[in-house]
Formats: sequence, structure tokens, C-alpha cells
Amino acid sequence: MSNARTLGRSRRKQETGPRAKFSQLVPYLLEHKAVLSVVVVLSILGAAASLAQPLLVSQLITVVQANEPLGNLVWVLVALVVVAALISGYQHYLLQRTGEGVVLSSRRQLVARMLHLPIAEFDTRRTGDLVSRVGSDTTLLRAVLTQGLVDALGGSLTFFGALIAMLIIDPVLLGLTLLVITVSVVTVVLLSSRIRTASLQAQTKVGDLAASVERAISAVRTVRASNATDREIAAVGEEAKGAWSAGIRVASISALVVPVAGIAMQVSLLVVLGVGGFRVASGAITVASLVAFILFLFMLIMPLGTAFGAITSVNSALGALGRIQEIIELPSESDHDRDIAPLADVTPNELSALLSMDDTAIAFEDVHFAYALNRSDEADPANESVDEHTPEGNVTDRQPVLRGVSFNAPRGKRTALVGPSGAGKSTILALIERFYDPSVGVVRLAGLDIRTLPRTELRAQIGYVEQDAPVLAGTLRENLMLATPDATDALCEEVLRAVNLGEVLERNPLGLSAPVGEDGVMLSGGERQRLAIARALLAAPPILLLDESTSSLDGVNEQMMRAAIDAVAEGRTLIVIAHRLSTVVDSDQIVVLDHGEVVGTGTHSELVASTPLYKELAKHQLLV
Ligand SMILES: Nc1ncnc2c1ncn2[C@@H]1O[C@H](COP(=O)(O)OP(=O)(O)OP(=O)(O)O)[C@@H](O)[C@H]1O
Repeated sequence: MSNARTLGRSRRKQETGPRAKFSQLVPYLLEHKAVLSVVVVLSILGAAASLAQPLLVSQLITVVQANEPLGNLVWVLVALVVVAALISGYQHYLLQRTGEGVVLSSRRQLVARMLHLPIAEFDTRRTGDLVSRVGSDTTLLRAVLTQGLVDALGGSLTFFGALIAMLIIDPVLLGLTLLVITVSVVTVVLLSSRIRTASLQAQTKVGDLAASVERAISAVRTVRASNATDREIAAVGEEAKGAWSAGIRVASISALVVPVAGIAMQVSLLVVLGVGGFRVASGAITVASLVAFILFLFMLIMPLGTAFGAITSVNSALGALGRIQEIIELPSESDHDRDIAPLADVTPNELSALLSMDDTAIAFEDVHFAYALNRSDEADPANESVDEHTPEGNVTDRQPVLRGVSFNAPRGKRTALVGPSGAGKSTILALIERFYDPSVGVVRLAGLDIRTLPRTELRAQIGYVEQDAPVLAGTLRENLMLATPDATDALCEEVLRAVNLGEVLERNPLGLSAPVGEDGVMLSGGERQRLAIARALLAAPPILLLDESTSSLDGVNEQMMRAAIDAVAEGRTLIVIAHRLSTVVDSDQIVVLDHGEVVGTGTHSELVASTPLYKELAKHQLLV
């Protein structure tokens, strides 16, 4: 398939967006089937109480006309009105509650799926848009129950009850009424699919807006420093305007629905009054019957009016559901495993034992890898071969990042990865963590292909210190305990001191409960990195991957960093990406990468002699 066609397809998909059917809502509703059954019973009772009222009124008129005693008729009528109102109030509460329940479970499902998505999904999706799906789209589901189902259910019962009663009273009048109603129903049905499309676009625009707010806020310092605040405000304003105009489009289509219901009401009332009056005069029906017929007419039209109104909210909910389901239906990270290889039957203890015996902790064997370029390249980046032609696009689109990488990281030793920026060093760590799978070749842990290991077991053996923003918003304690939720405070303090962060602990009276700020902004760059190292140290994994910060550190900080690395290196396999050669000269092994290829492996002195690129790097950093 040509790229142009792929692009055309993805653009079309973007315009119409993901669509949801009403049936996709059913699983959410089934979760609440007990409450919904109560609501159904209440609806039947409520409809019966409402439908009995015109009959009683008609009887009342007949009794008054015949000058007979009223008896308890009035009281029964009053009681019916009160019971109908109470039933409807309680039913409304139950539905609101269930609506909240649907929102809750959709949020839980959505977040659970999101956090299990393959890392490659996050490379191409916008954070703000994802957040907006959890926050905004899910709330729209509530309306299906509160405004949609209640009216559909209670309303349809009253509607059909009224229809039967009217048929019994006067089929001719009913025929005329139905004619008017049918025209209005057809009009509304025709409008409803347009409302759904417009609502979906509106929700997509809200997602775009959230993404652009997130973009500006997450880089607020850079934006401020670049004097770009006003431009960012304008850009966010544009997105807000997009959401506004999409909202206006929904409003203008749904505004057409309201008068249709009104007109149906008025025209049918006029017809019934006119023709009904004539039929009373001609003796075809009695006055009491006409009054009852008119009351039933209201019961017929009113649910129709509210149902017409609910069409907007139900269609908005279906638009939002489309965006929710789009994420929920994405394969999760581990869904790929079934296609790759059967999982090895190895317990965590066996894995640790294997690791403590094998001389090679991690091995790369002729590993090739390329990142998927964009979303239209829908094929799974984890499973694809670089040499394959995917159904969606030609692989010449995808730049190989690793090209035949092979090296062994010996157990208990320190291996350093060095090379120019973009050489593929961080990608190697990402493959060890199985954020991505190699296109060709194998990555082994203690001799086992890591694709045959459950990801949780694999990751339990590995500590990973990211290069950027390795600190989460929250407290020092929360950051430390991310991988080890049952660590004691004493242990936390010990690891902080081991990485020279004792001072951070002492400068705030809150100690471990001291907040670190969004992305750890309350800490310096060096402190952030060391906090991440302390976190890894607390988990005490046998293998540690460390992507050293590129930020330049002053002498003292650099010294502290080296001490921290020495502390974590003790007794474990360390693979460290070094941007400063000074950090790695004493490594047991240095692997030099260039353009995704290993161009040299050895110790510092060996590489200075054998590998011109390394010699060059060392010369630049004044090490030779
Ligand atoms: N998530 C991603 N999606 C697409 N391309 C990526 C992704 N991450 C990295 N790349 C690309 O892969 C190449 C290798 O990146 P990588 O981060 O592995 O290099 P590096 O050697 O660690 O660089 P640095 O020293 O600057 O951190 C780069 O060209 C980069 O643009």
C-alpha cells in the first residue's frame, strides 16, 4: 500500500474519529445490573402510577357530571401523584449513582490499560490528550444513564401505555396524532448521527486543547525564558477556539431537535382539540374521553420530547466512548508476548539463581532495531523486522538505530556504553528493559532470551535510572519506595546517605516527607539523578542500568555522583551510559558505539590504542 494511501486513510480516520456503538456501552451497564433492575421495576411502577391518573380524572369528570358522590377518588388521585413523584425522585438518584459508577469503572479500565500500553504508544501519543480521555470523556458516559436510559425506559413505558389507552378511547384521533409524531421522529433520527459526529469532533478538540495546555505547562520555564508566553497563550487559545466552535456545531444541530419536539406537541394538541371538539359535538366521543385523551397525549409527547433531548447527550456519550474504547482496545505490552515466544517456566528465585551462576549477566547478539516512525505506521514496533515490508508502509521509512550490536556484560562487573549523541546508547538500555523488542537478534539475561521471560520477572532483576526527569512528583519517601513499597524509613535514609543525599534529608524538617515538586524541580539536576540512583539502590536489583545525566556537573557534584555510582556498583552488574569519560575510565569494560554499531570493546587503555573514535572522545575530554 502506498504511503499516500496510508496517509489518506489515517487522515480520514482522524476526521471521523473512532466510533462507538451503543452495544459497546452494554458491558459498562451490565456491571450495575442489580441496580438497573430495581430502576426497571421502579419505572414500571412509575409509569403505571402516571398512566392511572388520566383514567381517574376521566372517572372523576363522569362522577361529577352524574352528580354522584366523589368517595375516595380525589384522595386516590392525590396519592398517585405523590407516589409517582417519589418513585421518579428515587429512580433519578439511583441512576445518578449508577452513572457515577459507570464513570468510575471506565476511568479505572482506561488508566489500567493506558499504563500497560507498549512504550512505543507513548512515543507518538500526546499526554494531554490521554489525560483528557480519563478526565473529560469518561464524564460524558454518565449522561447515558441519567439523561438517556431513564427517559428511554420510563418514557417508553408511559409512551406505549398512553398509546394503548388512546387507541381504546379514539383510534381516529390517535391516527392523526401519530402522523404528526412520525414526521418529527424521522427528523430527529436523521439529525442524531450528525450530532454524534459533531460531538466526537468536539471531544477530540477538547483532547487537542488539553494536549496543548500540557505542552505549554510542562515546558513553562523554557517558554518563559524564550519570551514565548504570549505565543503559547495564543496557541492554546486557538485550540480552545477549536473546541468552542466544535461545541457550537453540536449546539446548533441539537438546537434543531428542541423545536421539532415543541412543534410536534403543539400541532398534535391543536389537531386533537380541533378534531376532538368536532367529534364531541357529533357525539362520537364524550367530553370525559376527550379530556382523558388530551392528558394521555401529554404523556405520549412528553417522554418523546425528553428522549429527543437525550439524543444529544447519548450521542455525545457515544462519541466519548469511541475515544475511550480506542485506548482500551489497543493491545497491552504483554499482549505481544503471546505472538513472540512461550514464556519460560522460571520462578523469580530460579532466575536470581541463574543470574548468580552465569558469568554473563546481559548479552546482545547481533541486535538490530528501528523505532516506528508515526501512528500511521500501525504495525507493531515490537514484532517487526527491519527487513520486512509492512502492509502499512515501506520500512525504508524507518531509520535503523541499532545495526548488529553484540556485546556481553559480565556478571558483577561494570560495563560502560560510550559514543556520540544519537549512537543508540539509551536504546540499548530500553531493549534490556523490554520497552521495545529487537527487530532482529536476541537480548539475553543469564543466557535466556528475555522475550521468553515474564516482563515483571525480568524487570525485578533490573534497576533502571533514566537520563531525564527520573523523579516523580510527591515526597522523597514516595520516590524511593516506588519499586519497594515496603521499605522502612531507616532503609530509605540509609540509601539517601549512601548517595550523598543526607543533606537533602536534613535541610527540610519534613525529612522523608519533604515534597520534591513536579518532576523533582525542588531538587538540583545532580540531586535528582542521585535520588533516582538511591531508588535503584533501595530495590537492590542484581543488574543496574544507569543512563548518566548529560547535564554538566560541577566538581563536587561529579565527585558525589561517582561515589553514588560506586555505591550502587558494589556487588552487582552495572551497565552505565557515560557522557563524561572520566566516570568510566576505570570500568571493567567499555563498549564504543557509533551510528548503531559497536566499533570497539575493551578497557580504557585498550580502546585508546585500538579505537580511533574512542581516542578522539578521550582527547576531547582531556583524558589522554
Ligand atoms: N522513542 C523514540 N522514537 C523514535 N526515535 C527515537 C526514540 N528514541 C530515540 N530515537 C532515535 O534513535 C536514535 C538513537 O537514540 P538514543 O537515545 O538511543 O541515542 P543515545 O546514544 O543514547 O544519545 P544521547 O547520548 O544523546 O542520549 C536517535 O537518532 C534518536 O533520534
